[in-house]
Amino acid sequence: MDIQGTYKPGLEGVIASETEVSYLDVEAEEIVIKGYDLIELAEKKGYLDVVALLLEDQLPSDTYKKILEERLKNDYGLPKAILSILKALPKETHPMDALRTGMSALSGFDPILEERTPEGNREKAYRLLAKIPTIVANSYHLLHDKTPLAPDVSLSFSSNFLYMMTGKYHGDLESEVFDQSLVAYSEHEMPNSTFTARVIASTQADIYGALTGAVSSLKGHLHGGANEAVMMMLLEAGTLENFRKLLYEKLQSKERIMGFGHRVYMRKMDPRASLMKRALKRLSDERQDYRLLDMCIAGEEVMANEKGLYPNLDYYAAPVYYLLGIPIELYTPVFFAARTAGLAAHVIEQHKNNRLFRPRVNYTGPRGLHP
Ligand SMILES: CC(=O)SCCNC(=O)CCNC(=O)[C@H](O)C(C)(C)COP(=O)(O)OP(=O)(O)OC[C@H]1O[C@@H](n2cnc3c(N)ncnc32)[C@H](O)[C@@H]1OP(=O)(O)O
Ligand SMILES: O=C([O-])CC(=O)C(=O)O
Repeated sequence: MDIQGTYKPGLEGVIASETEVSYLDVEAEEIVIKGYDLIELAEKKGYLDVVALLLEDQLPSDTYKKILEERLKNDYGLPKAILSILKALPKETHPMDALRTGMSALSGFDPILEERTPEGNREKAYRLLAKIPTIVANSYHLLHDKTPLAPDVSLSFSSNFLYMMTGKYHGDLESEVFDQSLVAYSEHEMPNSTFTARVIASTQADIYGALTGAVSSLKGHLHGGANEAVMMMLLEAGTLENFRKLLYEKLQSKERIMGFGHRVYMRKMDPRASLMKRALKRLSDERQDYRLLDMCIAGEEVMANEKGLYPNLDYYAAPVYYLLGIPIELYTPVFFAARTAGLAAHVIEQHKNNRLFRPRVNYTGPRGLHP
């Protein structure tokens, strides 16, 4: 085989898997999740509906959704040892690294760690879905010398997550918008983190290992880390005029602007960014404060005119999370918490129909040397 001819830097356009989980149909502007459009799901259904769809292949009835929520609530708690590990981390640790450490350590507590059947993986996925928000919120509190917060089981799954991160109770609009953001982040075909998880799972490694690798991948600024970087940029600018100026300066010095561009959407707007833009408008209307929205729209115009680049989800999720009062360092961990459902669906699928990932290389080094 002429393997030289098949090399695509960054595997651009390469089909890495067959999957029934999701597909980005850029032409039709549709993010297909098990047959449904993600944006329609976000507008008409909630995060737990999408979790059930991803893990059990169908949208749940209201009764089943309640059962599922109770199941997650029963699993919110963390072993004491996990809290001690999080507490022992240096205060400079980023919450994404704390999440990676906490999740990895959690594997030792799972009674069916080595089960790779779809049922076993699903059970572990539900445990992870329940515990990851607790790790995310409480690693932040512990890293800031604050007491961990106990989950409030009277709240819905996503309202409790928001409460645990912020220590505050939120109104209906805030809870709804946060839940919608979790749907937006829940699954997205074959990004770097999902590819990482599937590659790890293909060695028959367990779901904790696969997802721990995915956390590491998601932290990078070219991927999930961009939402945090977007907010830092907006805060650094502070005003609409300064933001425009900052963007021109960055473009002048050939810097990448976080929150813009996408390997698959390329020069089109990410449909999830439009969803979060609408959510930002609703939050701005409620507060009668349009500063962030106006800055973002101005930034969008600069980038369209100067580079022909459009926002991805991270660009509009960042200001939404800011208005919800979520600490900036938690934006990427929240992305991961939401993506746990999609990642788990991919690991289940990989284990069910496995072939080890083992590609080849174009060797460009020397030959024939002798020591
Ligand atoms: C939810 C998510 O994880 S979405 C991704 C979040 N990440 C970001 O927002 C980070 C900023 N964006 C980027 O760095 C890129 O758009 C990526 C990494 C997401 C995708 O990039 P790729 O498909 O690898 O495209 P590539 O890096 O080849 O860029 C193509 C061209 O567009 C330019 N470009 C792409 N994105 C940007 C950007 N955000 N700012 C400035 N220029 C950009 C590149 O410089 C390059 O220009 P050139 O051809 O003149 O050299
Ligand atoms: O699809 C990608 O490459 C990145 C992304 O938008 C996501 O993971 O949500």
